[in-house]
Amino acid sequence: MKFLETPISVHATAVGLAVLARKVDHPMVPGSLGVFSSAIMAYWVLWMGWIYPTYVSKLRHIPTVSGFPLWGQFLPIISEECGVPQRRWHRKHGPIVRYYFPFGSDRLSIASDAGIRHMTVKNPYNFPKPQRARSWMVRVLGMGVLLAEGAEHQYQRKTLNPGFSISAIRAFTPIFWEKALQMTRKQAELARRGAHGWAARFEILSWLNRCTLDIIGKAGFGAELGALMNGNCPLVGAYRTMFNFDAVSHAMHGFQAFFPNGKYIPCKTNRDVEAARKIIIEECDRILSEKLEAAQEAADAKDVLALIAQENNKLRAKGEPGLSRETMRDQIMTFLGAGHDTTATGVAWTIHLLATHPETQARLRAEIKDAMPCLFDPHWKFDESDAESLACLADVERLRYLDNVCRESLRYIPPIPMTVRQSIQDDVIDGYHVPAGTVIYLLSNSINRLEWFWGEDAEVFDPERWNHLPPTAGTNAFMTFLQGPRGCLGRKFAEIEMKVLLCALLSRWHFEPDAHCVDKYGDPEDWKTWRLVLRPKYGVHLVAKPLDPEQRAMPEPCDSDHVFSTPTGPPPVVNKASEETKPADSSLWSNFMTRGRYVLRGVGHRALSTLSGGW
Ligand code: HEM
Repeated sequence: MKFLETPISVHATAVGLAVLARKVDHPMVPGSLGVFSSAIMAYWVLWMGWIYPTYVSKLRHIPTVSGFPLWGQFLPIISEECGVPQRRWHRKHGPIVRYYFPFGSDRLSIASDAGIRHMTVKNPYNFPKPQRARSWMVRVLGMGVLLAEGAEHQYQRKTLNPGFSISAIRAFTPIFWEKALQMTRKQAELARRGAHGWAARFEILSWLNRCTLDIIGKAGFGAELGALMNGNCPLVGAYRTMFNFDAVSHAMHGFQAFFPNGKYIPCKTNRDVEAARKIIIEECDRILSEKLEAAQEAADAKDVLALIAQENNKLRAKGEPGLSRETMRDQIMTFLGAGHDTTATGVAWTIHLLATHPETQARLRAEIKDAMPCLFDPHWKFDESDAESLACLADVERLRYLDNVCRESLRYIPPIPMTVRQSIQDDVIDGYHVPAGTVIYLLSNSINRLEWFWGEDAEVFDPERWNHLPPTAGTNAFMTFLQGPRGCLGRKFAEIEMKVLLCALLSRWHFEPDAHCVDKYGDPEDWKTWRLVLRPKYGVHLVAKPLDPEQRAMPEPCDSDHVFSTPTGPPPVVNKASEETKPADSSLWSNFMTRGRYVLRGVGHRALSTLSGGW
């Protein structure tokens, strides 16, 4: 594409060079075809690697990361965690940075208060998602509000807004509790059935994925998805396939990001993705068939499906054809996809941080116990229709320390580490002219840890900071949910859901990192893998110790030997809701790989995951 932007004079020079080369008659000079192609190649390298980025690009006045533009900063981008290289470049070059993708293509990263506000609040519709990003996302998320643009987006957002008001979300809170407590009960049940009554080993992310899927199913569409109760739930498997981390899938998705028709290549990955997509679509269709009629009649209901149904009714009353079945189904797909994995990942990272900061965990548990003692009573049972139950659990939003912990965890490891945009008209950001077509990143995983917003300790996990924020830590310093009309519609929903899940988990278990898994895989924080969501590649493996009444009366069990019997071998894995507790395989613990091999695997893996992100 850049070739076409090249001034005619430069093309003329190249052709002239090539023609001249053909005229040279010397034994040292190879055949004319070779000379011709070498000249074109030399010209191309010169143009892409030097002339265009240095003298022609309209972005050349923006502080630029040094490097050879032909391959640009591709290596750090593909080999490091998403957002980390840009964080480093911002520290060196300031809040607006230009860097190169391969073949001299410019990219911008914005991390200034004014620049972020301009892109997210003042002129958001000039910065839609690029087509390349959309074409991958649409397969998982459907063409719903997340991918709509311009007037269509404004319309959809207006229709859906009532479902995410504070009052609507409060009405969903009993569903959050019901599912969260169902999860902890099921975990405890499986742990009890294991040989080691004292503790269980959890991979917590897979539990949370099931639980949040059930929550969005019931709160969003009044549908029981059964993900917690059925470990072989096809929907869970379908999302797992969609976000598959294996190397072949990543390579394939990476290829398709550049060549969308690659999805038609008849190979296993494509067949698996298509099968998974079919399952997701069928589930959304099932929800529509079973629930739409009831939703159309429930005039006061505020769940997503009811709002879509009401809009449909309104359009029909005006004599218009109404929303197509496909439009409604895609909206369900959007909320199922956007509304479960993000929160599950956020809670999994929080639990990981609490496990590695035991004093924070103890303090948080004490606060929860103080406000909701019922949760710690083994005889207490949650009953959604019982006012006493609800009163006991009414305090989740008033817990200050819980609020601090959630915010800090979401700042420190944002589940969605970045968003990408492409300008459709010329614009000015931070005083720099930005031409139409410029690809711009807003990287929450950079912005959330920059010193000019958060102070010198920006890289430290510290829930206390939320009690004395510097004045610079304003709205645009926290990009986890983005901002403005394209900011997360489900933010309040996610925040309350996250708090409820943490209360339920912390009132049942004391969490510690699973040392055996840390030996095998390393620290989950070293294995953040990005594919829409920034996940721990191997999950978050924990040793979970139950808080029974006697033990609860004692000081927090920071040192396991004080309170629980010392393990003699690896405790059982309680991984899937459907699985019986399995004794752990001791060979699992053999540390058969050297650290060096992990690192190499990490570089290769991140390279593929960056490509497959779609932009
Ligand atoms: C911790 C959990 C969550 C995080 C970190 C998060 C983050 C985000 C971010 C960064 C965006 C903007 C994406 C972009 O434009 O590139 C977004 C959009 C969105 N989110 Fe969330 N989200 C979370 C939970 C949820 C939940 C639970 C729901 C639904 C119940 C939801 C629904 C949506 C929707 C519908 C959009 C599209 C908004 C629009 O474009 O107008 N999110 N979210």
